[in-house]
Parts: sequence; structure tokens; C-alpha cells
Amino acid sequence: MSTKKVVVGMSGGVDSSVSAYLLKEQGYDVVGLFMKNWEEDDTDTYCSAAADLADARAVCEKIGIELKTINFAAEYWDRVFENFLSEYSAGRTPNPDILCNKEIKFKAFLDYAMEDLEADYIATGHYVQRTFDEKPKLLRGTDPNKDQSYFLYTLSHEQIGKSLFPVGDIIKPKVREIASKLGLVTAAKKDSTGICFIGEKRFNEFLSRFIPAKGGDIVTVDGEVIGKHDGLMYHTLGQRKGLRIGGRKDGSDEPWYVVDKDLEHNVLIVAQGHNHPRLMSKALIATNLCFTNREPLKAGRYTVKTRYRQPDIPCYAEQTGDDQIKVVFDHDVAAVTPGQSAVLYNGEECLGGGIIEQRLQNI
Ligand SMILES: Nc1ncnc2c1ncn2[C@@H]1O[C@H](COP(=O)(O)OP(=O)(O)OP(=O)(O)O)[C@@H](O)[C@H]1O
Repeated sequence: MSTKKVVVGMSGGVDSSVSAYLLKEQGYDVVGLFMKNWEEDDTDTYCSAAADLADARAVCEKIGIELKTINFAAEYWDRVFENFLSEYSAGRTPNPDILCNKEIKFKAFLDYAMEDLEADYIATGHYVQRTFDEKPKLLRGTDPNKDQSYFLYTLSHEQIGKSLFPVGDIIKPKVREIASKLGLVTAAKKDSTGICFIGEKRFNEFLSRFIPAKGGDIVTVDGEVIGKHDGLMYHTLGQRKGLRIGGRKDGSDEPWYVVDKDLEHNVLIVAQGHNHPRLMSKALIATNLCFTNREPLKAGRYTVKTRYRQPDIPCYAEQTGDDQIKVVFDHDVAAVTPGQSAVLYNGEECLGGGIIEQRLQNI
């Protein structure tokens, strides 16, 4: 049997480093590919691409594989970033990492690896697993703290069949141990957080370069003005920190949460307590559906996540339109946020999902 060729997405992080090593150990012909998705200009300060590329190079050298680079900045801008900006402008909270997986890693990158580099598979350091039961299916990663199936729900059977996830059945501490034994520079590198190309910390400043911020009032659910916000786009449902609402003489000490955004009047609506009724939803409507089998959803009982790292919520879900599902939760759920994704599971299998269009507070 001829050796199969795998192109591994090298991010300069520990998960992809160990993935590349494991594939080499398993006897594949392994090539690393580092993508640049963001043009460096004055946003350099936000983007760690140059340092990440240097780390990816050092790792590839150490494990003895070639590293190639590719620039998908134009594709990223057109297919991910413009949507990200329009979602924020519409007062929603998008998840660009999900769109990046859909449009870049498992489309532009996959096509390039298959067609130009003549690969048999691509691989990434995502914590997910595959199973073959008639068709390739996506399963949660073994490490419950790291499972990344939420981010990969848009993949089809075909894309899953062409992708390898070498660390999906390993727990993260073990991945770090392997990297450290090999002496890889990425062994103790911090996990990346926030959107692909920018850390969480400077996010607001970054966003303000693209969307003009317009300050307005912070108002209680009873209509009392109790503060000022510096732009609705900087706030998301369920947010507690950063509201700068001072203690109030007559009020309770419970913390304040964002429970709604009134885009028309540029008002941020807040209430006290993490389970205030205005924060809770009984159901949601999702659109932009992507199910692994690319078929309409069969009505039935599933579990759902409305954001990453949320414990699964038992639910009943059904297709309510060509590109629309309704998901009814078994119990009220806090901070269901338009723009985030609702991802459905059947046990360990990630079936797919859609983008939350609307939360329903009554059914
Ligand atoms: N710039 C990039 N070039 C190539 N592949 C990438 C790049 N960024 C991410 N990937 C791939 O996508 C996977 C998941 O990326 P993510 O940004 O979620 O990082 P992570 O889970 O912290 O993994 P890692 O430790 O490898 O950075 C990576 O393991 C890698 O295979």
C-alpha cells in the first residue's frame, strides 16, 4: 500500500505540533501548512502571526517535516470577516471561528491541500473524533474540557472523511506531556483564545477600527437610566463584567447583567441576577443550517449547546422551514444569544446545527 499524504494545519500551537508528530509516527507522509489569514499592516500589534510561524517552523524542523505557507487573507476577509462585521453591526454576537472552520480550514485549505498538494487527508489539532458508521461522523473529543465539536458542526460527511484529528482521543495534559518530552517550543504555549487572529483583550479597540461606536444609555427593565454604554456592539447578552454600574443606595447587591439590546434606540437593557426572567429562554429559532448529512433534521429529542463549553441541554428539535429549526429546551436557558450557534448532539455524535436567529421567551 502506498504511503498516504497528510497536510497538517500548523498554527504554531501545541495541539497541531503534537498532531503532526503523531501522524509521522503513524507512518503518514506529513507536510505542514501554515495559513496566513490576516494581512499585516498596522494591526500587527494585534496579530501574533509572525511569532506563530516561527514556532511552527521550529516544530517542523524538530520532527523532520516540511512546512509550507499559504495566504488566505483575501478569502478570510470576504468569507469570514465581512460577515463578522455585518453581524456585529446588526447587534448580534457572531462566532467567526465557526465560520473560519467552515469557509477556510475545511474549504479553502482542504481544497488547496487536496488539489494543489495532492494530499489524501488534511489534519488539524482540534479535539474531536470521527466514527465510521456507514458514513464518516463527527464525535466529541475525549477530553471533556477541550471538546471542540461545537466549532466543527458545519462539516459534512465528506469533509469529515477527508480530515484527521490526531489529538481527539487524547486529553490535553497528555498532549502537553508529549510535546514537552519531544522538547517542542510549543509545549508550554498558552491556548489561543478569542477570534482566529486577535486575542480577547484588545478586542473592543480592534472592533472600533471597523465599526464606529455610538454611546448610549444603560436602562433597567423598568426603564430607569442607570448608566452609559460606549457602543452596543461591545456588549453581549448575559454579560456581567465591564458595565460600570455603580452600587445603588436602594437596590440589592446582586450583579447586573445585559438582558437585551434595543438597537433602534441604541439602548442596553440590564437586570439584576444571573437568572432574571428577561435573560431566560424556553426555545430558539436557528437558520443557516448545516447538518452533517445535509438533510432536513428529523424531529425528535436531542441535546443542544447554545454556546461553547455549555453543558448539554436536553431538548426537542424540529425543522420548521426550509432553512429553519426550532429547539425547545427541557428547562429555561440563560443568555441564548443571536449570532451564536445552536449545535445538536445525539449522545456523543455532533449532528450539526445552525445560527441562532431568535430566542423565544414564551412558547
Ligand atoms: N494559522 C494556521 N495555519 C494552519 N492551521 C491552523 C492555523 N490556525 C489554526 N490551525 C489549525 O486549526 C486547529 C485549531 O485551531 P485553534 O485556533 O482552535 O487552536 P488550538 O485549539 O489552540 O490548537 P493549536 O494548539 O494547534 O493552536 C489547529 O490545531 C491547527 O491544526
